[in-house]
Amino acid sequence: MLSSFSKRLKSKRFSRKSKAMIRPTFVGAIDQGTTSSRFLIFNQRGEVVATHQLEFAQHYPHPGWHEHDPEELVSSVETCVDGAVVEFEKQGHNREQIVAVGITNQRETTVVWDKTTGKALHNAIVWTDARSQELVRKLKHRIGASELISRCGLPLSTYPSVSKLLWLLENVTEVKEAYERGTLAFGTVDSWLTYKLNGGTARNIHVTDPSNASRTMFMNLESLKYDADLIDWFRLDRSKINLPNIVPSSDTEAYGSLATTSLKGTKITGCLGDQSAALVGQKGFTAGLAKNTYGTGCFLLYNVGPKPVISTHGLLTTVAFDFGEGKRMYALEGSIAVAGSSVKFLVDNFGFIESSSKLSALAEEVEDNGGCTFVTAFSGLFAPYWIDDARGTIFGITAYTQRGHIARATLEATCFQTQAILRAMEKDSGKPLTELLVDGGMCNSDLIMQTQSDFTGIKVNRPGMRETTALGAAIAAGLAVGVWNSFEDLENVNNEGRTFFKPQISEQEASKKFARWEKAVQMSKGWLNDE
Ligand SMILES: Nc1ncnc2c1ncn2[C@@H]1O[C@H](COP(=O)(O)OP(=O)(O)O)[C@@H](O)[C@H]1O
Ligand SMILES: O=P(O)(O)OC[C@H](O)CO
Repeated sequence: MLSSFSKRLKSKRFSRKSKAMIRPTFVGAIDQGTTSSRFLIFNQRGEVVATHQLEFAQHYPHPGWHEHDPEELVSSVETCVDGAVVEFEKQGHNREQIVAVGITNQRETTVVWDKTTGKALHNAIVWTDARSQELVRKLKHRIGASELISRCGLPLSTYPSVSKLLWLLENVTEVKEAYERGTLAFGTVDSWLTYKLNGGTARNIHVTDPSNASRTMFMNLESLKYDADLIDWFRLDRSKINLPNIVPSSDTEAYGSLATTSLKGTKITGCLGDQSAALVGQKGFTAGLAKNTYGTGCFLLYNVGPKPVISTHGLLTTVAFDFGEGKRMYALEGSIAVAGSSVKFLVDNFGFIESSSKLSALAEEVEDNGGCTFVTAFSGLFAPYWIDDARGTIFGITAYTQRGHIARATLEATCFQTQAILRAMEKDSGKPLTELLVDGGMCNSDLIMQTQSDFTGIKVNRPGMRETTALGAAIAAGLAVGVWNSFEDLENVNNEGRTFFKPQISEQEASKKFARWEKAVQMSKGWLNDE
């Protein structure tokens, strides 16, 4: 089957000549993240012309649990679309100039609904949620557990969607009943949003793209189709569960169109998990390029080319993007569960600072971490360690410790874990990385980016326009409808205002610091062993 991108390349309708005669076109991007939803409108140069953002409620019903209200995810997106369109039209544009919309989303977060009513059957279980720890511990003893990664790219842990779905099936009567009736629909946030924004049961559009499907443990990495052996291994009955159809990340038909917002009728033509979208937004189209996104969590994606590479050093393998024949790439991924959320924790739980943007100033009140190391394992430690039973631990506190030392230890935690991931990536790929492209909320801090460059010994490259995740979704959508015809068309997009951070400490000093971090990681293990 030809992807819509390839089909469109053959279509005269989208030729450069006809485009030159019409008004400028724009592409919208829905960015549904862990802490906020956004809608951004981009012009063909990849510049943001209008935007609207809304935070929504985080629910933590028990320690280690984390939920979102699925209806609030949808309504926050709708509000953002409407808000940005108002701003866009105030500038003299017309909403019809927005020719397509892309969706990007927090990955793994699991939504279940009844396909006959279109109603969610439980709160969304967020990717950070660790409630399935016991269930996962048992699964790890099942024969074949260690081989799953070679098929789907992910190791067993509380992180992928499957562990959340299995927990729901074991613990929530409504979910179990819908499963027995055959009406249970499962989806990651992209599927849920697409379904609802298309009007729910009215059109019943139930789809996902490979970058999102590769976070479930149900998809075969080579075929990009559901793998019957994987589904059997989890003892799920495929005839009782409605899984979203896996379609290319850029497609003119499969994702339908917006039915519930002021952009009624505008086609959804792109879909990417947020970390894949950031790689695309950074134009990481070729093997050897890597980006690190410092959002709620932090995720390093290294483009390994058109064939998946399975890690033997604690990394994940994921579909980077699937834009059709010859335009499918895979990535090695290092996932850090806690990054910006540790900064938010200092703001919300301890009142150390009034907002995240003040973290650097507090950290700069002191010269160093004063001997403190903070292992921010709020829901266990992800890559490259995968320690489910660790919890957040601060080592080295003395009567000398000030708030500034804790602030420094907090920001260093993400930089150290990134360093550990880069070491693992070097071992898996055999090639040292020479430059790291960065984005996400935490990269606004110069101190954090300098620390990152110091620890890893490589250049950190920060773009001026940092909404790269949304830009990636817009690119996926725009490629489908001819706003851009090829990757070459994107050559001049998002090049301006770059800042480079170069290492300022010696390799020896960096290694000494890293050894202390590794010691702290080992000491944080097993905290929950006796529960
Ligand atoms: N200047 C800053 N210094 C440190 N952390 C920051 C700064 N600005 C934002 N953050 C952190 O970045 C995170 C938000 O980043 P964002 O990329 O919007 O995340 P997400 O997409 O996961 O919602 C928040 O957790 C916040 O604490
Ligand atoms: O919300 P973010 O940007 O931290 O991203 C969440 C990830 O997609 C989870 O895998």
